[in-house]
Amino acid sequence: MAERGCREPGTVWAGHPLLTARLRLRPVSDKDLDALVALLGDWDVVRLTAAIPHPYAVDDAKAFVAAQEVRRIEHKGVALALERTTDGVLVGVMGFGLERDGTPELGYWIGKDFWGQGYATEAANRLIRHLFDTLGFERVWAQFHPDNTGSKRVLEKVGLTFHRVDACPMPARGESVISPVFQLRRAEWLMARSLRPTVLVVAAALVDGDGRVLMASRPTGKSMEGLWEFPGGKIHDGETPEAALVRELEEELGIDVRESCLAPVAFASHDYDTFHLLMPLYLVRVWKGNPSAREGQELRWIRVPRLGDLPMPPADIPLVAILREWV
Ligand SMILES: Nc1nc2c([nH]c(=O)n2[C@@H]2O[C@H](COP(=O)(O)OP(=O)(O)OP(=O)(O)O)[C@@H](O)[C@H]2O)c(=O)[nH]1
Repeated sequence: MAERGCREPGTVWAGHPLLTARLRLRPVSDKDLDALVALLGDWDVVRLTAAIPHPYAVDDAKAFVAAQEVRRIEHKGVALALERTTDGVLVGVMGFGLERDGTPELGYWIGKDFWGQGYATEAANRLIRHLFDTLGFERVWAQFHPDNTGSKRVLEKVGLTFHRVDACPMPARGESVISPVFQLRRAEWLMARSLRPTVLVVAAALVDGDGRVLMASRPTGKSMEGLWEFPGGKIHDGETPEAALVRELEEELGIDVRESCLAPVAFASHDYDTFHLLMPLYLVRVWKGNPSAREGQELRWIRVPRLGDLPMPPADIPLVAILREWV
């Protein structure tokens, strides 16, 4: 493996969950047993997979979780639960293994109730970034059953392209199938990423006299709906961040804030799949008017120690620890 990335060569997991707009990716564990049995009991989910038995019993789930722990410790691969941030529900599993040729082979399945909602693409984008950026691999690849058009579409969406066909062992189905192999090289991935824009957004932590912070839920129909964020929005061309925040707070909450009352306290710099977010966060303790939801959002005043209980966009999570120091 190349000695790039910020992990020791040879490791397969950085030890902390990977976050996407809607998902937390973390190693599967015993707390997933019931959900694994429920989701993998469905023949439609497993019929085109290589190693998942059918029918699927709790002992199969236990053996799977135990085996994944060993693989992770031995640096052979990792299987990650795709856990929905808003409610902790397991939507599927995605991972990679080095067993077949020493480079990461992706594998995944999604529970049937969650098909068609973009979860696999969202998780694969994040895992691929982990593999290239953090672990320093030069190539990722995947092989899928020729009938698995859903899987093919996901791989294409995250940038993998046809490489060759090869025999694919499918031990749980008792056969080996000649199947397409798709791959993505790090240089191609970097090239595609360099075309994404950096989006400038500005946000406010409004703090009231009781030390509570105002959070707003993202409305239905928007990206990351239901997650709680700091009020604010995109900086328009020609605007300073401070002027943009004064404008946004008036538009979204109907409050009047003076630029001199904005204290820069932190910033978020976060890679979303389609853009890079750069977002200064200002502390605001003085304003005129009562904040009211003008754009269909729900508002909540939250004490800083409880902020971490709210599901938030992944960019915001590091900001919570910083606010604890300041509020
Ligand atoms: N205002 C605000 N935006 C945030 C926060 N965290 C975070 O990732 N963002 C992202 O920054 C962008 C904010 O821009 P916006 O507020 O003008 O845009 P929007 O809600 O119409 O979202 P959209 O353009 O994705 O539909 C969104 O993509 C949003 O997901 C946050 O704490 N506050």
